[in-house]
Amino acid sequence: MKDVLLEVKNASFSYKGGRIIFHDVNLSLHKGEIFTILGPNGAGKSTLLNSIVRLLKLNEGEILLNGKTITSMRERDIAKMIAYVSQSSMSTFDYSVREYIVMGRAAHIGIFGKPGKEDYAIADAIIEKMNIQHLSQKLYMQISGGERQQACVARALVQQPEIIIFDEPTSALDYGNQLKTLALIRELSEHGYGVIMTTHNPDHVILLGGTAGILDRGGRMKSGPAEEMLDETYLSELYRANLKLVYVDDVKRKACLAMRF
Ligand SMILES: Nc1ncnc2c1ncn2[C@@H]1O[C@H](COP(=O)(O)OP(=O)(O)OP(=O)(O)O)[C@@H](O)[C@H]1O
Repeated sequence: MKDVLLEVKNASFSYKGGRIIFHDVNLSLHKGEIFTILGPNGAGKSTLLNSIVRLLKLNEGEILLNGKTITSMRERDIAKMIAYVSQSSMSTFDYSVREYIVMGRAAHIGIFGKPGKEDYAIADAIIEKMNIQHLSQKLYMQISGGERQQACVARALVQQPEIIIFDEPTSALDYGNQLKTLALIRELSEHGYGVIMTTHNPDHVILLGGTAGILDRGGRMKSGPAEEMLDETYLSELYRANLKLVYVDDVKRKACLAMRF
């Protein structure tokens, strides 16, 4: 088995005075692995991701990064290891998209430092790779939600972490850009990054393969190889919908389809 980058052990969490959002969650993420989390609205997926990056404190359990407990690590060292593309991307930022993206270098530059030539070169290379040169000089506040999502992904890559955590990275993207982002995520894993992402689309799990974790309404998470986790009956129950998993010969894969209303 490849190196373990991240482990979540027996994690439980509740917001102050509230119900238990998730409990006894275990997961491990290896180098080059994609771990996709599915679950209905409000199940606790974002809460789990926020706990993994220490934005929230677990009630029970622990998170290990390269074998070290995250509670003992400096924020900057966590930022060097993990890039987090959350759902609440920065709402006000008065500079260009390129400046926004180069800020992803912060953990490498230090609090008082400014990005140098090398940092801009890294940012420009990612901008080119993602084919978003047309956004580079635009003001961050003046681009669309989907374009902002692409800028956030670029910023995470500029951080050059070992793990990238994406909370619904495709939620605002058109179909073409959803597929491009999934292809990019697959490529990142092939380059050794460990990726955790959430999605509402079981097809994304089928397209990416890897490991799937399903967080249910009771805050329990089951995980395993994606193809084993995607079960027609289980998905139908999870989403309270009549779903079929059908092999489509033309695209050489299964697809998750809803029955006509
Ligand atoms: N800051 C907060 N304080 C109290 N409760 C919260 C807070 N943030 C989220 N919750 C609650 O925790 C539960 C899980 O929310 P969370 O955003 O983690 O779900 P999710 O699975 O990511 O949902 P979605 O798929 O809709 O994005 C919800 O019931 C939500 O109302």
